[in-house]
Amino acid sequence: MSRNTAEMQQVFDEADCIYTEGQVSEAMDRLAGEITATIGDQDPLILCIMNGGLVVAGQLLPRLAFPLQLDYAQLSRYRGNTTGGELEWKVHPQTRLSGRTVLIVDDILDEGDTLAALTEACQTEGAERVWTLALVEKHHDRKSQPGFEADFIGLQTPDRYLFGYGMDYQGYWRNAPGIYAVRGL
Ligand SMILES: O=P(O)(O)OC[C@H]1O[C@H](OP(=O)(O)OP(=O)(O)O)[C@H](O)[C@@H]1O
Ligand SMILES: Nc1nc2[nH]cnc2c(=O)[nH]1
Repeated sequence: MSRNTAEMQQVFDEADCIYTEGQVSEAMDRLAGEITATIGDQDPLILCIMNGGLVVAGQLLPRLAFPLQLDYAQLSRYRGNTTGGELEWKVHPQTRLSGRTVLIVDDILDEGDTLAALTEACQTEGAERVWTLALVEKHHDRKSQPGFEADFIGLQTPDRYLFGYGMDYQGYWRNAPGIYAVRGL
């Protein structure tokens, strides 16, 4: 067993489970219903934010039984650290956004910089309406734009460093089948 494997297994074993797979699945079902009712007839473009939004988008899309298109953007602020820094654009969406209803899908709304920046970027590109979804919202008073909220939120979490369902700890455990908080963080 490599050193990383052993260390990361220990991180998982010692973590606190905040939401189980079943609880996340219920939240996904609820989100899918809300999205369908809100934009199901609007030919939306789903914009998955890589890397964190991958698992959420992957589990959400099969729950949406209406015509939609998918694209992705990649931007990163944490780069494997547990505190955010400068927002770095890595990949811009390739689809023309002009006149589109866009739904941005991400794993977490923490301080809110990432979703807010992407919303603004989509508006600048001419999107008619930009909706935002985060599987989890972290509860604290450090929001970068206090008025900014996601339109669709799956679950609220305490102010801990989280992994699972797309969220990583040092690049690992995006695959964890639940939402976990790292011990001591
Ligand atoms: O609300 P904020 O404080 O801006 O943080 C939320 C963002 O942080 C994570 O991305 P990260 O920069 O870690 O990149 P990743 O998606 O590749 O993990 C997460 O996927 C969100 O996009
Ligand atoms: N993995 C992970 N990414 C984040 N980005 C912002 N907050 C978090 C968090 O708690 N966990």
